[in-house]
Amino acid sequence: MLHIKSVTCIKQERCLFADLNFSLNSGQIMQLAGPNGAGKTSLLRIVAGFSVPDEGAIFYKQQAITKHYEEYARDLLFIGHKTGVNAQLSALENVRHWLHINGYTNEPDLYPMLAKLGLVGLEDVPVRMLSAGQQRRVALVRLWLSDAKLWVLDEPFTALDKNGVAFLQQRFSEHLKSGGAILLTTHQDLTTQFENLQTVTLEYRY
Ligand SMILES: Nc1ncnc2c1ncn2[C@@H]1O[C@H](COP(=O)(O)OP(=O)(O)OP(=O)(O)O)[C@@H](O)[C@H]1O
Repeated sequence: MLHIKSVTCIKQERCLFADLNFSLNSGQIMQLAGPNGAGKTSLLRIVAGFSVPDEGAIFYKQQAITKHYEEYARDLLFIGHKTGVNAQLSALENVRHWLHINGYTNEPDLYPMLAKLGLVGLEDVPVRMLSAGQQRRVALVRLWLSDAKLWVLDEPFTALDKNGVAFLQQRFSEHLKSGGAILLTTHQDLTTQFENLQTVTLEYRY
């Protein structure tokens, strides 16, 4: 599904990683590990096509993502370290906006969905008035709405409580079972035993 081929990234004259190669197939989850500053977010941004590697390329379904980016973007769901949630809008407004800009015309029943994520009674409150974990939950609603095959997630567990972490990993399992793939960074170990878990560790390079 996804191939990272000979990818090199240099930031502020420091080579974060060089000639990196790995693949991610349907049904697989890959955890990017490594210390602060090793280059995990930089790699995720390259994989998502938001920045260009100094060398090498990303291939999706055997094609360079730069050549077929629109097609790739339809299959990709990226949730960054910064959640991409508009703090002035409510959870409901955020979700509706996201559905709209992604071309989803049928709006599912959003109240039960937000309830599943522990946001009962908070649907109409501006997100800035929610706790950090609740704000993260609003960002993660996209994982229940999107039909993207490839999820690229930067620290998705940040600020979540234990139940939130378990619930999210349950969603990961469903996604993998339905043929999706996940590339994520996390500083904490996954608590669910995923059959198809791989790890790539980036060392801090000086
Ligand atoms: N836009 C940028 N311009 C210049 N340097 C950057 C930029 N973004 C990141 N860097 C540098 O690249 C290095 C790697 O950063 P990156 O965010 O990829 O690390 P990380 O492994 O995700 O770290 P963390 O675990 O702290 O999130 C850092 O030294 C950082 O200063």
